[in-house]
Amino acid sequence: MARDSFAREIIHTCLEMTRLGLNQGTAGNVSVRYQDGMLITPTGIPYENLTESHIVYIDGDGKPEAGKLPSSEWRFHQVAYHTRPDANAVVHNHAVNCTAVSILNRPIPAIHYMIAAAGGSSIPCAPYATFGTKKLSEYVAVALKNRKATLLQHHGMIACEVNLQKALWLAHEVEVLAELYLSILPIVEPVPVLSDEEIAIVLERFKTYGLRVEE
Ligand SMILES: C[C@H](O)[C@@H](O)[C@@H](O)C(=O)COP(=O)(O)O
Ligand SMILES: [Zn+2]
Repeated sequence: MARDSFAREIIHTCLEMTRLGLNQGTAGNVSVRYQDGMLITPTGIPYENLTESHIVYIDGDGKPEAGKLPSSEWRFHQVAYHTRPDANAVVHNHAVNCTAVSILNRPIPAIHYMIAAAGGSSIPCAPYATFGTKKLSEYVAVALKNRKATLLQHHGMIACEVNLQKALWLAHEVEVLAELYLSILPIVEPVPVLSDEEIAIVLERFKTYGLRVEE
């Protein structure tokens, strides 16, 4: 796809994050894999003010194009693409329920089979490090090794997928799971969870879900 089409798609994804209630203000950022690097949102610009010319190209060595300031979180986007060759898009936000669970410093357990959408039986919580730091990106690399999404302790969440539409969908799905988890916690703890065997069955089914007529 051409750069300007990707830039438009990035801005659309940012605005959708706000519309879906996943983000507010200048929190969050979005990128797509592009050439040997990525295209990413700029730092500190409210989504409603974004234009295509704000979107920044960062090359494979982490060098942004001249005259533009990329998201302060470009390092964890870069790490996500290195860690997950299957990922072509990365979405980060401060969705309220994800962030609340991250403050508890817990993974989201297998309370619902849709947990498998993130690639396994739980969604991890990467340890806290200051935003924009190499340390934070190192924690993200570990968390995303076997998952497409992670919480960030005292911060928010990250989702990565094959394209922007799916990354946004996954981010929304994780927020719904976080909301469910928080609604159950005051009633019963530990919360009832699905077994690893049941999640393995769902993971297998997801490989073909929506691709053919089910028998
Ligand atoms: C302080 C920032 O808001 C930080 O939380 C960062 O993670 C974020 O979400 C937005 O930063 P950018 O505007 O630099 O992408
Ligand atoms: Zn953030």
